[in-house]
Order: sequence, then C-alpha cells, then structure tokens
Amino acid sequence: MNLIVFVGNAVPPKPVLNPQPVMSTPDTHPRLEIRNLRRAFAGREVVSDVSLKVTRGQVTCLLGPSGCGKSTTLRIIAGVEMQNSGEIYVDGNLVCDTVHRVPPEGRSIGLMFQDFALFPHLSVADNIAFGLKGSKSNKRARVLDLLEKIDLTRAIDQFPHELSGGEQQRVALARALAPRPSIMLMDEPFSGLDERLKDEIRDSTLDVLKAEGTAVLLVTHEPDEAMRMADEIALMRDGRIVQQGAPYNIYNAPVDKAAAAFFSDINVIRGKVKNAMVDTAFGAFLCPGRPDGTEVEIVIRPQHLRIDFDRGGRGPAPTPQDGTPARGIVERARFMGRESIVEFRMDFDGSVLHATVPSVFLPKAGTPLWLMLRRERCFVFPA
Ligand SMILES: Nc1ncnc2c1ncn2[C@@H]1O[C@H](COP(=O)(O)OP(=O)(O)OP(=O)(O)O)[C@@H](O)[C@H]1O
Repeated sequence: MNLIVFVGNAVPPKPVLNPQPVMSTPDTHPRLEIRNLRRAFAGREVVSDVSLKVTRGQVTCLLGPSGCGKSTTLRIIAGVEMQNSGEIYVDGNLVCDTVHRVPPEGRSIGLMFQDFALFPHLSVADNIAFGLKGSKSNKRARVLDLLEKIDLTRAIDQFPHELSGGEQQRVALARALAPRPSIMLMDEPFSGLDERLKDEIRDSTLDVLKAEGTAVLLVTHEPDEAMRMADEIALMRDGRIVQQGAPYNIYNAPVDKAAAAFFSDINVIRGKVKNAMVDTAFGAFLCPGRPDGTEVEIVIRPQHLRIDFDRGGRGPAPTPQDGTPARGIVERARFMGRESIVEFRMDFDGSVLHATVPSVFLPKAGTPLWLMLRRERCFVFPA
C-alpha cells in the first residue's frame, strides 16, 4: 500500500458496504475461490499470486488494462489453461492445483465470451437447451423459465440470424446459465455490442445473473462497465491484483496514483514533506508519518476542483473544506455535452490543471479564475 494518508480538513466520504446480493438466505461461502495463482509464459510471469473469492449472487469484475493478465486468469479458472502454481475451489471443492485437475466440463462453470457463437442451425429454444440433461419436459421448463428472464419468450422458435445483436447476446447468456453453473466467467461479454445498447443490456444481464444466484467473475478493461456491474472490483496491473473492494471504495480511496488515473483524468500537484506537512499554493496538506524531504504527489480528479471568480486580483476567502484558493488563467475550455473541461495555467508555477464544470459555463481563454481543491477528495501518494 502506497497511500500515505487521506488528507484534508474535512471528513473523507464514508465507505459503503458491498450491496447485498438478492437471495433468500445469506450465503457467505465462496462459490469460487482462487488462491495464489501464478502463470508464466517463456519465463515471464503474467499472472502473479492472484487470490480472490466470489460468493453466490455476487459479481466481481477483474478490471485492468490490456495485457495485465485478466483473460489468462479466467482461462485458468475455466480449465483451458494450466497454472504453474495455486489452487482453484468451486463450492469449497478443490478443482485444480498442480497435481489434481478436474476437466473444464466437470467444474460447474458457465462461460461467456465476446464472440459468443450461437448455433446458427438451431432455434433459440434448442440453443438454450443444448447443454441440458434430463427429461424433455424438464428441459422445456428450464428453457421457458430462462426465456422469460431474458424477456424473449416471443423468440422461442426463431433462429439466431433473425435476432438483433443484443437479443443474441441475451440468448447466449441463457444458454450459458441453463445448466445452473455455480460460476459464470464472462470475458468482455459486451464489447461487440452497439454502444447505445450496452447499458440496457448490462442492466438486464445483471438482473438475470442476480436472479439465478450464480457467482460471476467478469473481465473488462472498461472502468465504467466495472462500476456499473460489479459488487466488487479487483483491479489488476502487471499480473497482480493491486486493489480489491466495492466500486465506491476503489474510486474514492485509490491505492496509488495509477489506480486513481484508471478511473478518470487526474490532476497532480507536487510537493515536499516538511514537519509532516506539504505546503502548496492551495495551502498546507497533512502528511503524517513521512520523513522530511519526501517528494509527494497530491492527486485530485477534475470534477473535484472548485472554481470561483476573480475579484479585482483577489480570490474567495480560504475555507476549512477547500483550503486556500490559487489563481489560474483559462487556456482553453472544451464543451463536452453534459460538462465542460476547462484547462488552467496556474500563476504559482505555470503548471496546467483541468477542472470539469457544468457545460453552461464555458469561460474564454485568458480569463483569470480561482481554483480550490475539495480537501476530502484529495489523495497524497509518494512521488
Ligand atoms: N499462450 C500464451 N503464450 C505466450 N504469452 C501469452 C499467452 N497467453 C497470454 N500471453 C501473454 O500474457 C499477457 C497477459 O495476457 P492476457 O490475455 O491474460 O491479458 P488481458 O489482461 O486479458 O488483456 P486483453 O484485455 O488485451 O485481453 C500478455 O502479455 C499476453 O501476450
């Protein structure tokens, strides 16, 4: 952990507990547990000591940039890739370590990938029933139950080519869920879909997954998708999970600068510790526990800067919540629809800071304005 301290004079936002999954009785036993997974290719470790648990009805998102090892982790859990060390448990039973290995089809795991391929020559009903065992009437009942859940009962006798991309995606979800897997592994399942459809399909997918009570591990490189879908986010970088927690907590208490920057643009203000404080143009920031001379970076998201008007060369009075104001000159302002992004050149050191503001506010280049940092939204990390 690199975080020094949550700074500021105000109280930081309260962490919230993970939303409770929808279920009749609380079940905190992990359906999926992986312990200390490692995988190297040609001597390069791409999955390093990855451990996590997913309980019934919970969605955990493995989030990280391209190449950080998310898909390899998922493939190991699915059983199509072998780990160098580490264990995988499903419903408390060991399914794979370096000696013992249950084949993929015996793991009670459903899979859904970006290029979900429905069988083109089978109807929607037959696609969903494909992996089901048991009597014809039981299969039919399960298919009807799932069609109702995905709201596609009317399409029961249609063929995949007669459905939209979003509808095909829902059928693929139903097919993967039909055998009631303990765990669903989803690798970028929405990335092939029309941008305008995505949010709706994410929400309806989430409803179905919750209703089924499956434990879900979903891989994505999109922070927005993870925040929308996840009960818990496991943030991955260079093969490791660097932070794990509820989306609110990960966003509001990032473990380091890179974790903060993964979710939005950030501003960085540099300083040096003296007497457990860092003095900046925005006032002093507490920085206990760090020796004098330590270089630190104060990180703040653009939406957490406050802007105020210039009053003949003077700014607003300092406040305990926002500290001291510092003056900057507008370099440019960009209209982004719902908001505008204003770029400032700061008087005190010529550095550039960005602030997002409601889009009705679009100041002209050259306008002097005053900026304040919302103290409870600042993070201080070692440089
Ligand atoms: N079979 C393989 N042989 C050699 N290298 C591999 C193999 N599979 C994956 N890798 C490497 O392991 C690293 C992690 O790949 P992985 O696909 O797990 O990342 P990812 O986070 O899922 O990325 P993306 O989002 O782009 O799919 C990459 O550098 C990749 O090139």
